[in-house]
Amino acid sequence: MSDDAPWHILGAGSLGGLWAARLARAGLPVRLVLRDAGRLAAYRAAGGLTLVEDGVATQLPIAAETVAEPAPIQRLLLACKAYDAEAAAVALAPRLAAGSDVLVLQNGLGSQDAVARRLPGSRRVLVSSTEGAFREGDFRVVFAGRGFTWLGDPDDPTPPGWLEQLQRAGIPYAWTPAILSRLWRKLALNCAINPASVLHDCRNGELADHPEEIAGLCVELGHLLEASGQPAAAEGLFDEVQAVIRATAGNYSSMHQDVAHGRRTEIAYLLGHACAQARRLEVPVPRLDALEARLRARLAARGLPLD
Ligand SMILES: NC(=O)C1=CN([C@@H]2O[C@H](COP(=O)(O)OP(=O)(O)OC[C@H]3O[C@@H](n4cnc5c(N)ncnc54)[C@H](OP(=O)(O)O)[C@@H]3O)[C@@H](O)[C@H]2O)C=CC1
Ligand SMILES: CC(C)(CO)C(=O)C(=O)O
Repeated sequence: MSDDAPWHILGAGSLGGLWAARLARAGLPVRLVLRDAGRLAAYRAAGGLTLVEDGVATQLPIAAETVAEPAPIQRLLLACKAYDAEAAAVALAPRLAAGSDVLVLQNGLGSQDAVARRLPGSRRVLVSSTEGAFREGDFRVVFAGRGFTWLGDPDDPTPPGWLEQLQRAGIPYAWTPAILSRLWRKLALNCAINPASVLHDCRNGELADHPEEIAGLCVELGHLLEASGQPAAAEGLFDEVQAVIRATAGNYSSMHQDVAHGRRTEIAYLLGHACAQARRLEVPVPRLDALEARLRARLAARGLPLD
């Protein structure tokens, strides 16, 4: 595949928009892939994608098309929510060229394998990011938190030639053979913090008032990570959870924000995935199971999906 191929980015939302804006700003060819003609018309009416960075808004007239466009895709960044990823892959499958690269930028685990099953002719690059962004309006993205992005391919450690384009675009990144460990570690952090923040209806910092609960979850998550062949992801988990709770004390977790705004959560790819994996491996995780049951009850009470 040519390294000069355009970046097709599905998901002109928070992270997709952040990537698109920085790549386009660096002079790289980018095409946003939108759901349908309605979304394309809305994008054109908005005059392009706006990135707000350090309080400064920049509008970028990035090219856009719909999923239904016939042109083949050589490199795709799939930047939708985990629960939308498989359907998006199915919709784009006819357009993906043999040997194309598909970067899957989803939190949690489970959606990446579902995408790979749908796109057997493409190379799947797993992405884990600690960058933060949110949508202030339609096609208007605020860069809210500097972070770092890890990329890797568990089936092939060879770094792709286009990686240096991320450097040109100012996206802090590293190519790592341990991408699965990164994804599992982040999943564990999310499992230890996010559901508890929803159930206590609190900011992350207030979880410091529940040390035994959080420590108990970390013990079970550690056992699960070890049984899953990810011992490095288990090391010092409770210490890092406490550090994240301190560092993000004033923030509401992403799951808390989703529930507060009546939005679907990624539960099935976070705590749901952890509990399902524990059942598969027959690892007892009574605290995680109880947490999942309480979280599901809370979501059901709010009329939110459980998957
Ligand atoms: N936001 C953040 O700070 C972080 C997010 N993540 C993870 O990154 C992933 C993406 O999250 P985020 O960027 O916040 O999500 P957003 O909801 O902001 O954006 C998702 C985008 O995907 C689009 N989309 C979904 N399905 C399709 C489809 N079939 N065709 C075209 N477009 C589609 C949506 O389109 P439409 O606009 O039409 O609804 C939307 O623009 C999640 O897994 C999240 O957990 C990880 C770290 C930080
Ligand atoms: C910072 C952290 C780990 C918890 O708030 C997070 O990633 C999230 O909110 O989803």
